[in-house]
Amino acid sequence: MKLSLRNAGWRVRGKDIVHGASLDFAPGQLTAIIGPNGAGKSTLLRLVSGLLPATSGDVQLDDVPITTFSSARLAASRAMLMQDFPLRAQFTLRELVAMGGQISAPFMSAPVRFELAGKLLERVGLAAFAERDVMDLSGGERQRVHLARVLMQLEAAVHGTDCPPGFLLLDEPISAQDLSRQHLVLNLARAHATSGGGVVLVIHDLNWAAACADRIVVMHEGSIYAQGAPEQVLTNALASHVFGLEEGRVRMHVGSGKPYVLPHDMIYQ
Ligand SMILES: Nc1ncnc2c1ncn2[C@@H]1O[C@H](COP(=O)(O)OP(=O)(O)OP(=O)(O)O)[C@@H](O)[C@H]1O
Repeated sequence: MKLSLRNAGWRVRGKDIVHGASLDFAPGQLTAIIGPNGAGKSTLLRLVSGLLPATSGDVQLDDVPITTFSSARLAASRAMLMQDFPLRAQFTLRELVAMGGQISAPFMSAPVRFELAGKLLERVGLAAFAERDVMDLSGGERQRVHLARVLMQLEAAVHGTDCPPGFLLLDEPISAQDLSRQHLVLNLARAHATSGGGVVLVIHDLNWAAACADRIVVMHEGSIYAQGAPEQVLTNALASHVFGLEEGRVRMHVGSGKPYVLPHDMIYQ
C-alpha cells in the first residue's frame, strides 16, 4: 500500500496553510515531519489522513483518491493519533482501546477484541490500569491509551492474516511523555514500521527525529522545504534558516553518524 500527496494543499480565508505538497509514504518506512510552530505540520498530517479534504491537489492510497474510500477501508488503511485527545465519556482503558477496532474490524468477536486490547495496553505500559476509568488517568497515560487505541484500529484489521498493518499517523505523540516513555512510544512506532506498516510522525524534538526516522520532511511556511535522510537534511544551514538557530548548533554523533542539535550554550550565573 502506498500513501501519496499529489501537489496537495489546504487554503482557508484566502490563506494557503499548506501548498504544493507532493510526498510518497511507503510501508516499512518511518517519516518524521519537523518544522517551526505554525509551519503547517499538523495540517499536512490531517491532509494525509483524509480527515481534512485537500482544497487543491489530491491525496491517494494506491493511486486512488482517499475521498473515494469507504469508512471501514479507510479505518483499516490508516489511523491517526491527534495532538489533543479529549475524553467525554466514562470507559475503562480496555473498553476504549477495544473500540479502536470497531470500524476497521467490525466482525471481530468481543473476547478477541478485549484480549487484543489487553495486549496493546501492555505494550504502552498501562496493563495494570486496564479496568480503570479513562477519566482517572494522567496526561501522559491518556496520550498512551489513545496510542493503544489507534494501534488497535490498524492491528485488529489485519489480525489473524499475513497482511501488514496500515499507516500509523502520529501528531506529536511524545509531547506528554517522560524521557523513558518517549523512548517507549518511538520504539512502538519503529516496531510498527518493522512489521510492514508505514509511520508518519510530527515531532518537535529534532534529536529524536534524527535518531528514529528513515526520512525527515521539513515544513516551512506551509511548504515542504527539504526531505531526505536525517544526515542529509539536518544541517547547520537548515537549522539556521528554518529554525533561526546560530551556526554550529548541529553536530554529528560519532557513534551513530546521526546529526544532533544543541540549541543554546547553557549559561548558569
Ligand atoms: N481553520 C484555520 N483558520 C485559519 N488559520 C488556521 C486554521 N487552522 C490552522 N491555521 C493556521 O495554519 C498554520 C499552520 O497550522 P498547523 O497546526 O498545521 O501548524 P503546525 O506546524 O502543526 O504548528 P505547531 O508546531 O505549533 O503545532 C498556523 O499558523 C495556524 O494558525
